[in-house]
Amino acid sequence: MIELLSPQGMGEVDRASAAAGVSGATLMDNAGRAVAASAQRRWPDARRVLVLAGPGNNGGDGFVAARILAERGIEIVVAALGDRSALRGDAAAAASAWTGETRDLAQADYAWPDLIVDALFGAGLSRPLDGAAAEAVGRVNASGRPVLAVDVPSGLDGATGEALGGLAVQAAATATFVRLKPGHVLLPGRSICGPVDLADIGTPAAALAAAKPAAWLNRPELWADAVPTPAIDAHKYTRGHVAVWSGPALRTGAARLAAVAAFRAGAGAVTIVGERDALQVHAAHVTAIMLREPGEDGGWADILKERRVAAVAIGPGAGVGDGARLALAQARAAGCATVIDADVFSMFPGDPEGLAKLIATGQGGAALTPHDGEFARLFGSAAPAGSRLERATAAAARLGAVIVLKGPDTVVAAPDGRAAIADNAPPDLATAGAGDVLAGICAGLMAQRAPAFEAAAAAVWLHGEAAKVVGRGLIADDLPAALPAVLQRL
Ligand SMILES: NC(=O)C1=CN([C@@H]2O[C@H](COP(=O)(O)OP(=O)(O)OC[C@H]3O[C@@H](n4cnc5c(N)ncnc54)[C@H](OP(=O)(O)O)[C@@H]3O)[C@@H](O)[C@H]2O)[C@@H](O)CC1
Ligand SMILES: [K+]
Repeated sequence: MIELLSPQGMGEVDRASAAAGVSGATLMDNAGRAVAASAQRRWPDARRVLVLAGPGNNGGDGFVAARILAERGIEIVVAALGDRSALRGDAAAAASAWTGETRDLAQADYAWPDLIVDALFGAGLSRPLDGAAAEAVGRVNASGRPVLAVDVPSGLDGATGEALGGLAVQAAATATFVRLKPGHVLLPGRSICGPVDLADIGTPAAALAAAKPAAWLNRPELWADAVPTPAIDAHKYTRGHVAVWSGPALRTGAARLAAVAAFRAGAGAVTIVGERDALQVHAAHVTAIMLREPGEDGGWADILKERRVAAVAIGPGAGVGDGARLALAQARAAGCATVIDADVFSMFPGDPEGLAKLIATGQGGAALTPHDGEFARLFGSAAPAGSRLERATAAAARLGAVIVLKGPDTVVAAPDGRAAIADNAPPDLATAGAGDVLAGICAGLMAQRAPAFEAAAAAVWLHGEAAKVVGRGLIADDLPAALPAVLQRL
């Protein structure tokens, strides 16, 4: 499992490393060597390297890398921010071990190098860049030279993936140590970093064990054990029955996309429930999917009970009328696992507590799949602040349900604080109906008894991989049919 550590968590690991007998100087030496190795692997022809060194340990890593690269015959100039005598501790020692050319940052010649190593600021960046640092970053970005960032590109907040004050070095690649940070994966951080090289720098296992991950990268290792493969003696209802609530006749597409996706994700049976005129439209398109009209009360309680429905999807094309609200209440009362999407968020504008109360009436797992706009609509003026990771985590705790905050870096967060960030979604997924498919996959997995967090994380990953299978020209209708190829690879 690929853990992500916050910059703060990383600081705790550093302190624990010292306590476990591995000094900061050793870690810095290994970090600088890892930077030099990345530089030479990625830019084997670079003969002239400009190293920008900042006032903290990030700069210290830069001085070590400068020394190692110079020993290997590469021409190096270090351009340092601030007075060398102001350096402290390991960084001061690394700087005094560097005997080559050093200039003031303001004197750096950005036309000279084949490669720039950015060791200005890493995890210790505490405020937006200004003054000489900001000017240097502007000149680096205008230089057209490739940049290898040390730990994180200077200006990027490793916790959030945001450029503090909107200014950060644009790296061609980033060399980081020990663990990825959320900012390497969340956008725009992922784009600002470029590909990331992750190096082991000799951190003792005991020091790592003490640090709580901020999140995980969304990969099959995270959820594969919880997502079932059908048993040899399975029949359609033991595999899990999904029901999807359909909106009116002229808005049936979204529910159908969700239903087909749930089926492809492995549900044994899928039923679409909707008004007769809507079902007539569905009937023209589906074959194995069953169609049922609501009961006399306008809901689906009898169907959920008699047909042993394990999971429902409500929201895609559902409309905001009383029917969808009743369907949600009845699904919770029936103990169904529940995927909540799209129109349901418009039924509780600025009232997440209202939705949380309704969710809490049932025992089944619940996953909500809002994009940023729906998230804002649901939470209104009391929306949680911070990065996408922080907002999703806070929302999950408030709602007592899994939150899937959709985007190119979809975050899945559980009420217990676990979170996964996806980095596999191609841009082709930004297309109408893709969210309905995601809700359906999630319901399909929850119907097979996958817990909500694992089901949602798996759904997000599968959705991204299915989109990659289709590639350019993708429309949402293509996604369910691409799922078998991805599932077979698991
Ligand atoms: N286990 C690991 O991963 C290891 C990590 N290592 C490395 O250590 C790095 C973290 O080092 P770090 O804590 O010294 O912080 P760093 O980023 O160098 O900056 C701190 C300095 O910058 C200053 N400063 C801050 N913001 C500023 C601004 N906007 N404008 C101007 N100044 C600003 C700040 O001043 P202050 O805020 O205190 O006034 C302070 O002087 C990490 O990224 C990695 O490269 C390895 O060496 C070993 C193992
Ligand atoms: K840096």
